[in-house]
Amino acid sequence: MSESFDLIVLGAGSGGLATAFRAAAHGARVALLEPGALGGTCVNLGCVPKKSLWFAAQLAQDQSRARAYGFSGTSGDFDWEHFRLRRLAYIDGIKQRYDERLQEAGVVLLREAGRFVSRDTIATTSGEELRARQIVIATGARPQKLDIPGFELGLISDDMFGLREQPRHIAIVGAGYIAVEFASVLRALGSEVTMFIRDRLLRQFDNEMVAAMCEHMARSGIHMVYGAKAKGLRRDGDALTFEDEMRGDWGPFDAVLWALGRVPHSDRLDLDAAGVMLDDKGYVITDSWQNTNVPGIAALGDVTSRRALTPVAVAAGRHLADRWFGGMADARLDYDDIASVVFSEPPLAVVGLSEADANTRFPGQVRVYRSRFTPMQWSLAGEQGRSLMKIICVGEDERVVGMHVLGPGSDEMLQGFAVALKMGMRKRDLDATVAIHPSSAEELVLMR
Ligand SMILES: Cc1cc2nc3c(=O)[nH]c(=O)nc-3n(C[C@H](O)[C@H](O)[C@H](O)COP(=O)(O)OP(=O)(O)OC[C@H]3O[C@@H](n4cnc5c(N)ncnc54)[C@H](O)[C@@H]3O)c2cc1C
Ligand SMILES: NC(=O)c1ccc[n+]([C@@H]2O[C@H](COP(=O)([O-])OP(=O)(O)OC[C@H]3O[C@@H](n4cnc5c(N)ncnc54)[C@H](O)[C@@H]3O)[C@@H](O)[C@H]2O)c1
Repeated sequence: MSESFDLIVLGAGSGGLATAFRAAAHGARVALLEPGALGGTCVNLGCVPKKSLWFAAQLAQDQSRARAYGFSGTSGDFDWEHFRLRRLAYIDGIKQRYDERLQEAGVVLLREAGRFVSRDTIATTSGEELRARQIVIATGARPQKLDIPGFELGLISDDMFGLREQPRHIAIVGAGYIAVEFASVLRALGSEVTMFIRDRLLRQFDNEMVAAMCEHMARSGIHMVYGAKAKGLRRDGDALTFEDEMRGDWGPFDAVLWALGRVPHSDRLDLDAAGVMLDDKGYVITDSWQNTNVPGIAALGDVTSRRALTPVAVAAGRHLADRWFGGMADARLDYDDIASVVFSEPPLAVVGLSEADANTRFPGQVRVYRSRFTPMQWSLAGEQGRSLMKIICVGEDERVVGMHVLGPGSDEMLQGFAVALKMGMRKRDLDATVAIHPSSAEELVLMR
């Protein structure tokens, strides 16, 4: 006999946990299946360990800035392994709290993978069967691999967090969020970094912002090779050679990171047994309410083709649980104008449209404001780098449809502006706001 629940959630990552907690708070009896670590990618192999390294990179930069300010003494070397253990202890604490909270909420946690037997029945790895009228697929994604010789000699992003030593000279293949973040952080911590970029950096981002980001990366000493096409990877002793189809061999490197995007975890779920449809890349097809084509089965987070960000998975899960179990018939996530930050050095924060996208959507109606300046804390240290801020407005009344900030503090700066943008802010609202001085953020209300 199979055990019955109101809701079965596959995956205890950002999206699955949020769905399970919210549904349980509404009184649903929930089973949550997770074969790996609680918290999924974000907590274990994504945002949290990545941001930890970014904080370390900030400290490394602050140490050299401190000398320019007049602090005496030499800065200490970075103990990579010490910090890995400290990070793990922090992450263990998060997972322990999740475990406790799930128990308190009465969610039944099964530390196993699930697969569909029919549209309302899930089988666990150990052969147990669970039934529910409603099922959520929140199984996330994994790093993309290439079928080329020697691929396995390189690392994927998951491996980066388990390294016992900091790479001395790393090649990073790819040019998305993950490639740029690791390149920046490792460079700030002292590694030599060479990036192999197929076409352009951060292709979803505003061209001008990306060009400014490239300037910072080049100035920091990151070597960028454009037009690269990976042919293979070769090991000679400790040295790795990256074989580029276009320009031959590059190296030696002591590590190579493949950062080529991610593929959805939809292939081991026996979705055919339930009739759930996938798109040609393997993402579960959903409508804007997270519904799949099968009534009672929803999907959210990285296993769908929406923005692959933790707060997106979390918000989608909460709205879905509110609708299914909280009586909120209209609850659903609005996918427009979602802010995000590339945790590079300096960070790049974005909400809304790029200039190019705005021109496509609103031809002839776009007005762009921009500000380029050297932030005070850099200037004081004699550094030349400049921040770039852009505000994209449309129409006679200059509705703000995009805000872009590259510079120190941008990671914390844009959240509040994202609220205002979503509320329909006009440029005149920024003009009517008195600046906080002296700050970098004040530029956003002072642009003419
Ligand atoms: C290096 C890196 C850095 C990132 N940094 C950021 C950042 O700074 N900010 C941000 O917003 N986003 C960031 N992301 C993206 C973010 O981590 C993801 O968008 C988010 O984790 C997606 O959540 P999810 O619940 O969809 O999937 P996941 O968190 O991946 O969780 C899916 C879970 O499902 C489990 N699972 C798989 N198959 C089954 C099965 N058959 N049965 C049961 N369970 C199963 C998996 O073990 C996993 O735990 C980063 C990602 C990476 C890789
Ligand atoms: N700070 C954040 O919020 C953050 C950080 C990391 C990841 N993420 C999320 O995770 C997602 C995945 O990140 P990602 O960096 O893996 O993917 P991505 O889609 O951002 O970038 C993938 C990169 O790989 C390149 N690429 C793909 N195939 C290639 C090939 N054969 N040869 C050379 N280059 C190739 C692409 O050109 C692109 O530059 C992101 O889209 C983002 O949503 C967010």
